[in-house]
Amino acid sequence: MAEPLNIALAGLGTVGAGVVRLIETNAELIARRARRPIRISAVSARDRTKDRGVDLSGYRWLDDPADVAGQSDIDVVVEMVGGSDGPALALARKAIAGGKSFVTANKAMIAHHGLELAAAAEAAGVALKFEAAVAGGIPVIKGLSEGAAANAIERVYGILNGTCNYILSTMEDTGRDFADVLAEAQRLGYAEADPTFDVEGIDAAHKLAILAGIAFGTRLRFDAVETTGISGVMAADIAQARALGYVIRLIGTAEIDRRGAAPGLFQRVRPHLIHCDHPLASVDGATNAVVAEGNFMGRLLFQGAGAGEGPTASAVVADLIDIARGEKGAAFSMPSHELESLEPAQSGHRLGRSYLRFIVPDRPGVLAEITAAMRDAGVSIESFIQKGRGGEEGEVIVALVTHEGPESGVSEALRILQGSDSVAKPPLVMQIIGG
Ligand SMILES: NC(=O)C1=CN([C@@H]2O[C@H](COP(=O)(O)OP(=O)(O)OC[C@H]3O[C@@H](n4cnc5c(N)ncnc54)[C@H](O)[C@@H]3O)[C@@H](O)[C@H]2O)C=CC1
Ligand SMILES: N[C@@H](CC=O)C(=O)O
Ligand code: NA
Repeated sequence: MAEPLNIALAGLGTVGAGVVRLIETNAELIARRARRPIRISAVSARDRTKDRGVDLSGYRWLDDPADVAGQSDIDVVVEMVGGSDGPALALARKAIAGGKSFVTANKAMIAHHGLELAAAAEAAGVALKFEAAVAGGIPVIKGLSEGAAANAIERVYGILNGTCNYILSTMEDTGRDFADVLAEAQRLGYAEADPTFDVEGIDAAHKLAILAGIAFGTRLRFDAVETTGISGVMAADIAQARALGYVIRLIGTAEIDRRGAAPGLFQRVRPHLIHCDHPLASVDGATNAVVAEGNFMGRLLFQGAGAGEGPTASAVVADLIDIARGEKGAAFSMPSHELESLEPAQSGHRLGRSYLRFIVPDRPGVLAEITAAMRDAGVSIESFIQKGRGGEEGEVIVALVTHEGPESGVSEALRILQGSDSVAKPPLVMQIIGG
């Protein structure tokens, strides 16, 4: 058998410990498929003494992750520390500049610095791979950049954050409290070190920006992802959605918008109402699902575990197997300087139905003011679906569904209502898929 591929691991948390466990458990199978063994030579994390359920005594220990890049016998550095900048970025730059291939699960870093790192990897002639960074264990990067490579893809969307999906589907199934379910997602290893990244939609936005770059061959624009998380979703919204035949899911959508003079890049992460008959409605727990539409392949649906130790480690090791086989590939499917630069597209002309939920003072005239704002903005109301107590003392929850129309109408109605004392808190707006 050929010489081993020597790797060094930085970060031994959920993902890092999973990679050690997977490489040890499936060593023989991996060596056969990679046509050479994959050997862990060095490891680094913050705490050497922590029990991770794996025996690290046979591996060289480095206190500082930056030292991982300086080891002359290492072929590939695997970064599982996290964070868009800081030690992860320093390690990436140093490893690539030093001629080492680089594998990471870090979507925050790739969303912010992926183009720089891809250009550096191309210049150094090394591989930069990050399958684990988007939709965890689902081979969606490989699927789009290889399996779907012959297609023009102009739309990708789906469920990209396991923690949010776990929270929403568990609240829906059990009626449990948001904070309690989030704590459980953290215990299960799904959440980011700072779970604000999950619940505010930032993690899904990182993944969407990467996915769009790969699917469309465009330069990453994380800064242009319109992002709303699930912290504003109340148990009453979940119950109301269910009564209407929908579930709530955090959806990321990226599209090439060709309605303007020049094509634009539309990217948005937002909670949506998904009709129960739609395939995304049955995606529960930490499962992710990505839909890609290509001009020859039609619609592809990728579905599987989006977070957690085993699935994420599986994606990391798949990248290592590619490198062991000598398959470098381009990080974003094509050389980074050839990626097209698109300006962000506006959402106003997008057509659809929306769900709007307001928390309003319990007094006469409030509903009339809301419906007047809708009328003045040209928004047609399909149904007022709720008027019940459920907010704080003296407040009621009012929700409505619009007929299909341009999103600019809904934005205009909300602008009219802004600052009105008829609306006690910022309203929740969700687009409706299916039904
Ligand atoms: N947990 C999951 O399901 C998934 C995580 N990811 C990504 O994988 C990466 C790692 O995530 P987890 O394993 O969940 O995180 P974690 O918090 O469980 O582990 C992080 C590891 O990095 C080490 N570390 C953190 N800061 C350090 C520093 N300044 N110096 C030295 N070591 C440091 C910690 O000691 C720990 O060993 C992140 O980029 C995350 O976004 C990607 C897909 C799924
Ligand atoms: N925190 C992330 C982990 C995987 O990317 C998530 O919940 O999806
Ligand atoms: Na993946």
